[in-house]
Amino acid sequence: MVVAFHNEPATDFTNRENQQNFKEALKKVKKEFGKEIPLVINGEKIYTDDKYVSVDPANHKQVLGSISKASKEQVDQAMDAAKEAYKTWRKWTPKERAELLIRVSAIIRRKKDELSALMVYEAGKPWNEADGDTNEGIDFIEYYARSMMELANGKPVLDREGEHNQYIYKPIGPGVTIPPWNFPFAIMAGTTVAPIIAGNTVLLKPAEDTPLIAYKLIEILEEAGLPKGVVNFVPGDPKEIGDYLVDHKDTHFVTFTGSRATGTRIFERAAKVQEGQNFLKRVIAEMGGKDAILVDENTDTDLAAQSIVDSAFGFSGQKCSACSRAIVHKDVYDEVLEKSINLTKELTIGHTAEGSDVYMGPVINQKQFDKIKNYIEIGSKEGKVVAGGKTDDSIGYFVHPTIIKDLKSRDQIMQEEIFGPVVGFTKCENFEEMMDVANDTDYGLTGAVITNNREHWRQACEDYDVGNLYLNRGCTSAVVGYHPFGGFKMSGTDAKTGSPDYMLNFLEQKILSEQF
Ligand SMILES: NC(=O)c1ccc[n+]([C@@H]2O[C@H](COP(=O)([O-])OP(=O)(O)OC[C@H]3O[C@@H](n4cnc5c(N)ncnc54)[C@H](O)[C@@H]3O)[C@@H](O)[C@H]2O)c1
Ligand SMILES: N[C@@H](CCC=O)C(=O)O
Repeated sequence: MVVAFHNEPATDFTNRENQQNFKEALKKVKKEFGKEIPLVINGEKIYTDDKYVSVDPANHKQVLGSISKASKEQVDQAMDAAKEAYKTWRKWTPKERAELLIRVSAIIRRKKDELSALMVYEAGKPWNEADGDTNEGIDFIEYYARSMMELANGKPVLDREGEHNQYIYKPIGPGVTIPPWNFPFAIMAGTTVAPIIAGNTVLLKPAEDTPLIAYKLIEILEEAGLPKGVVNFVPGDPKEIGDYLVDHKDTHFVTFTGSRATGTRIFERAAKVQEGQNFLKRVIAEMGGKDAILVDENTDTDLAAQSIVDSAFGFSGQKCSACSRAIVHKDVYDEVLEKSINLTKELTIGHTAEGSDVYMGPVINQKQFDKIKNYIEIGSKEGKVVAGGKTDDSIGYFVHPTIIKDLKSRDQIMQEEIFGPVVGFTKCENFEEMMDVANDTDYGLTGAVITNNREHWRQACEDYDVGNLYLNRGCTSAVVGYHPFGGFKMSGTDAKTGSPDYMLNFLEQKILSEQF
């Protein structure tokens, strides 16, 4: 029997035993540094000569593992394995597939600390964020398994005299999963497992910065007894195999999460029908954000400042949902800004392995570090840096939480996704102007409104063009099953992860109409 869905609880790190367990997990992970990670094609582990290394972003001289790189020929072999496995996997009943994946989530739960500890090293996640990442991965799997069981018999359609009709769901075929590094377990696992619960097979190309945690999922899938070839693991350089995976004539769907530049490229390439391809590819492209918190006059300025700081600097602002714009009414602008600066000055930054009290770790890599540093320089010309602004990449890629004030909506800092711990403040005359500024971006992912004015909340519900809109809280931390996640405009295809409709992205609908 499968019990009702409930979210995986967060680990309480104020509890000494939980603290101790996590420290042990960090030690265990450390012992595995230097491990070699293979490709996995049809269940076979393949170690290639061509490799790259994964490093600790808080200590970039520390190599965590060396990773085999798939060539185009190996992508072809993986696709052949996925096609072959599809022939039998699609015939498992939805219930059989779902039950196997619930076993997968049970194994993940037992290894939770170890998986989270690996993300502390490989992604620079603070303990609570790493724990949340693993928990969300479990939630996605448990939620999608139940969704698929609900769809197992299709949906009712009408019968008429002498005619019986069935409306059923069937899988699509082999496809490709391309996840980002910022939720290296949750998004990677969710976007790999949803298509396979639906009966498809997958080639998983992990993000370059976080292949070790992705390989942990591969090991767990094997341990749970997933048939060979259902998920094939093809890490590699996206410049060498990215287009090839997307363009492949046998790729039926691409589930991508990442930047706007890559997402739009994939969307365009997948639209082209290749020689030998007799179907249209489906693309899920969940991309970036330029998310805002709007602060009205006559409101709780403590709540406003706390929401802005949490949403801007949690996991160093490296969330597509992160607050990168604070749009504040002129009557409370100075007060909210001052409170936000004071809260920001209290944040601790360092190697997150050192303890659960380190609020912020490094940013992910040199490229991101340089990019964020450059944006801070631009911001110091467009507005004024009033908190943070310091950067140091001598040991790890550290960027201090940074607030830039007095920006205009069209400033670069207020238009482009920075994907780091930087938030810009802008002052508005009234709520109408605040709404105009909020929508003055190509993106439409998350937003929040801090207000006591019900009319303003109603106006935001109607006019603020974002997929996830929140009242009197921050704009990050959607919970599976409660806040299905995905955005409008250039934030993507709004596939809404963790929603009752998500599985439909990986299914085709078929009608069986029988005359008596
Ligand atoms: N909307 C969402 O749900 C969501 C969630 C998380 C992250 N994001 C976005 O992700 C971005 C950060 O992630 P990133 O830096 O890893 O993004 P990215 O676009 O650089 O990379 C994402 C993935 O695409 C792969 N890739 C790169 N070039 C490719 C190509 N030509 N063909 C195929 N695959 C290719 C990468 O290897 C990686 O696995 C931010 O913009 C963030 O907002 C969005
Ligand atoms: N779902 C996450 C964001 C995922 C993207 O980075 C949130 O709601 O904060």
